[in-house]
Amino acid sequence: MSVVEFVPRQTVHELDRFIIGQNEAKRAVAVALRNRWRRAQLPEGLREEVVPKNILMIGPTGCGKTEIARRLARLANAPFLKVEATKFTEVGYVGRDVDSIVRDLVDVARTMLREKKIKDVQPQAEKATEERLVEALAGKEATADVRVQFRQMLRDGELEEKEIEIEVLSDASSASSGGDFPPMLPGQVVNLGDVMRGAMGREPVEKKMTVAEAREHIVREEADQLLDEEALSREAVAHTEEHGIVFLDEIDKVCATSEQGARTGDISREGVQRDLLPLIEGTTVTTKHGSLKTDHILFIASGAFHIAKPADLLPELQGRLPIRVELSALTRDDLRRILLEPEHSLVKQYTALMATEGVRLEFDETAIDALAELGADINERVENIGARRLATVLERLLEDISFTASERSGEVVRITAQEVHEKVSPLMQKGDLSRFIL
Ligand SMILES: Nc1ncnc2c1ncn2[C@@H]1O[C@H](COP(=O)(O)OP(=O)(O)OP(=O)(O)O)[C@@H](O)[C@H]1O
Repeated sequence: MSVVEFVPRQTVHELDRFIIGQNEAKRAVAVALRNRWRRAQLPEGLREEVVPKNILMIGPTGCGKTEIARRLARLANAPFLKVEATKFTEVGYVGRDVDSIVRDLVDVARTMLREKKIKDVQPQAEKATEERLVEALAGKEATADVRVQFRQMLRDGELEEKEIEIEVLSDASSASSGGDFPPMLPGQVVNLGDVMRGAMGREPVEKKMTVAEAREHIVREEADQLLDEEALSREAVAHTEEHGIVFLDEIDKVCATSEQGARTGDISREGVQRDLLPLIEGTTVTTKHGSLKTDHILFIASGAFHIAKPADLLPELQGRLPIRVELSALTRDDLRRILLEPEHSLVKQYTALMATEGVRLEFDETAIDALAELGADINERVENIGARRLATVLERLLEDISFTASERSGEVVRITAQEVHEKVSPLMQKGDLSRFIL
């Protein structure tokens, strides 16, 4: 899969389209991305020696940590996975479960590659589909003339509702997701040939359906047949090894601070760090698509570090997360900009949604100011959940309009500061209740 090769300044510029502020973090991920390209330019021996400079993002919840990592991955066409480190402290957890991170990541890569390949073979699949539809409509014995006529009618969309009997493979949809396979046991070896036969060994069945439905089925089937599943698996592994990005959230929650450790004797959290370590240091994990080396996967760990400090992480883990960036809590002005500036900001999303109903939603500048002010205020008084607060506040504000928009086509609805105060402020006065509704 082609990978976009941005220089750091371009990466930051692209991230600026979606994320307000947090410059230091943007610069760090931009450099990490460029380092991958730099490494690829090196002679082979040296290339293997260069390990990724993994990043530790420190900042309160909802301030853009995940968003930066996710956008970076999307920008770079890199397979991306977000995992909460605390997931591995749950009851029933066994050490090797952390390998599932890599298995899930390679699944993401395979799905990405598959979608891309499906698009590539689409024209070929559509052509073959047309032939099969013509045959189903005209019959096997039809003359060339008759076939031409049917083909024309098909292309003109005149036969979409016509029912035909057609042979399709049973349950084509499960094959496109690669099928469902039980989780692997450590050390288990999977024969790829068996896997593919399992996915492909579907029975042909005669089914009656409209031309439109049949087309959907057949295109998928034809596209499936044009894909080389084994090559796809190999490519997914290679793509993950070179370009995978794992976002490890809540890493601070698997630190036992020295006080806590002494008090609770909590070794399970430290155990999670020990289990994660080989993945970050570089190990080989068996996946259903083949063995995968984790040495060059980029890990971005993140946490608020309110109680535990980065120095409470295992020293080996600290060493593997050499780049530290702090993200700042969002101010009132940040919230205002977040409402307005990002390419798909919440205000733009709501406006577009209402436009589908023919309602024109307009926000006064003072309304935006009031929303940001309220958001910052509630964050301070109730709990700081960062930009996520804007979603709850806006939802409250626009609840009525959302409900009635379908009956108000043609109207222009103007949102003013006064309305913001009327609809949202009273909820703030409700003491503890505001925790549940805002
Ligand atoms: N600086 C920002 N600019 C634009 N949008 C932001 C910013 N910070 C947060 N958001 C928005 O707020 C939501 C939550 O942000 P995000 O998922 O990045 O939080 P986080 O910092 O990773 O927190 P957590 O550690 O709790 O996951 C996202 O929808 C994101 O788009």
